[in-house]
Amino acid sequence: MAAWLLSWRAGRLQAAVYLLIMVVSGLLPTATAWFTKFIVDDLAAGRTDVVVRWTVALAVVGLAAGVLPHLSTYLQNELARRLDRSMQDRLYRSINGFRGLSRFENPEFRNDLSMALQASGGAMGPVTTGLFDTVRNVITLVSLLGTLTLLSPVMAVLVAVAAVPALIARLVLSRQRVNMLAGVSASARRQIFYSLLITDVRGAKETRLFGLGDFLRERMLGELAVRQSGERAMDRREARTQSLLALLSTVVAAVGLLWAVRAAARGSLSVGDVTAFVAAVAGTQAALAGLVDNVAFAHQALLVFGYHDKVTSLPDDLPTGPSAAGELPELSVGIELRDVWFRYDEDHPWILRGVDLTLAKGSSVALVGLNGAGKSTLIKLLCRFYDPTRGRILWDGVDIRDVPPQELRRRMSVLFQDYMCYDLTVAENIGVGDLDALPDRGRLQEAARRAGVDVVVAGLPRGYDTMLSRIFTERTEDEEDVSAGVALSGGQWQRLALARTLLRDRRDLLILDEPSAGLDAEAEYEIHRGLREQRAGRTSLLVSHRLGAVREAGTIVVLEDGRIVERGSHDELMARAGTYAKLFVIQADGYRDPDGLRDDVDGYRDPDEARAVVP
Ligand SMILES: Nc1ncnc2c1ncn2[C@@H]1O[C@H](COP(=O)(O)OP(=O)(O)OP(=O)(O)O)[C@@H](O)[C@H]1O
Repeated sequence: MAAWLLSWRAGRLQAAVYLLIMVVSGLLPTATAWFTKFIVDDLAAGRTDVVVRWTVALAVVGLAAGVLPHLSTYLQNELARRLDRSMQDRLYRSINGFRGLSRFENPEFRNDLSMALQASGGAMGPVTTGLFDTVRNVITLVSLLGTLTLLSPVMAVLVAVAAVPALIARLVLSRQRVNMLAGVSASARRQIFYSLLITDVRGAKETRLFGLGDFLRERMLGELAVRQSGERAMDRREARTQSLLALLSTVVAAVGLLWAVRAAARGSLSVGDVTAFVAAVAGTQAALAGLVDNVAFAHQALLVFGYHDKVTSLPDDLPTGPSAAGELPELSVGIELRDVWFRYDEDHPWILRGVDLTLAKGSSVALVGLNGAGKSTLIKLLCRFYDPTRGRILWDGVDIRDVPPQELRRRMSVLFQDYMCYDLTVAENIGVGDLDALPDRGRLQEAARRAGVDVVVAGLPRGYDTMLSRIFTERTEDEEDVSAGVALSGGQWQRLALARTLLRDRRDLLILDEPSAGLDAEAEYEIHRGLREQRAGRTSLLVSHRLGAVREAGTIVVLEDGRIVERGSHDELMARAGTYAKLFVIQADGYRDPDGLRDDVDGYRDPDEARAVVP
């Protein structure tokens, strides 16, 4: 019903005209059978003057039979297009409405999603316009069955009953087909994954360097084979069943023909009656077969639509508490993680184990730790992409579970370690950080300047309008000049991502996860100096493996195996000679400068001061 309502709303006029055409088309075969009978009977009786009338009528029916299918095909396609648009809109709105990340990492959900994506407007045809087809088939069927009943009630019952096994078999087959499609959807997804690795420019480097082409192609073909073997088994089963059903209807038609010929020989049927009978049996069987087809295809489409419905009606993945505040007030005291425990799944290990951390308003906190310590995870919890498994995160004392996630995120600006590189223009790459600022070139330029990427942009062929993609063409005002865009270097992309983050100024919390990992030494120094200014007076959390960059933070927190093992200022932690001091010394050794040439540069002082306190 939901599918039909959706289709009706997508194109009311088209649907009404289509329905009318179907009704008229449904009457055509019966009209043909009767007009033919009248012509034959009148001819046999020598009433040639009346024959002309029936002939004209038959010609009109023929014309309608010729034109209406084209008109109905157009309307069918138009309805499918409109429905497709509204279904895609519904599906993508729902996906955008998932506010957390865990659903996107759930393979079961991904399988459902890939099935839901198959429920397009076109695929829904059997349910929507197919329903009208069914109306036409029913009309044809009723009128033909009426004709047949007049001539032979037994035959009418026989033809109708013979359709029942066909209907049951087709319904069973359509369910099996959808189950098969759902069963192979994981393979289909993997096939797309391997195919993208081969075709996408991002995978092309390693594919070529490591000679992965054949390896990936074989894996892709392996997944294709899994999918195809499911389809093949299904096709065979359908072919077997359909052949048996065809045999059944042939037997029924042959029995009927035999009866009609014998009745005509006995004189109980006229020649015209036999013609009408043969047309009625063939027509009834065709209409019944069409009806069974329609019902089976509609059933199959409805089963697929079930996935669309399932995905679009999923409950909120991050329910907000009953005391939900509509708006989150500006941060006035601070953010507190209170005994926060977290694991990505019940059967996954604990990633955070009782973290207590306060980010006081206006403070700058740096988070350091080895790979996998849980730093990025902690950031994801602060953004409420996941809820803590145990413990609470409080924003001025309010549990962030009681705040709509979009409100919380509106109050922060975050640079992720795995930031996005969009195949969009420079302006758009920065502007997506705050869509309100997208039309404001001045704000984009200011953000670019603060991220130190303004000089790079100035050197690009079309400045802020340069397309940062080599896979899409760039269109200029004069449509003739179509050229591929520009590719940036890793560090340039990183600065652009930083500009995107800095565009969200005036936010309460600034989080930077490895903001300088891809930068050259000079850029890193400049960026950190700039960021220190940005962070001044703002609540900020900085994650970095470059310990020279975090030493200015008010508090440095060391995370190890999901626990905070040290916290304090740089000097305090160096004096403590623990994990931080050890890491600092190891790193500082790499910067060791025997000539003392860089003593004046922040963060790069001779490491001996550190070494002195580390055992
Ligand atoms: N989406 C996820 N699902 C399951 N496990 C995850 C997920 N993301 C991270 N992990 C696991 O959580 C642990 C901590 O990862 P996290 O990214 O938080 O570490 P990190 O301290 O930021 O590391 P790095 O310094 O390498 O960036 C890792 O063991 C990782 O395997």
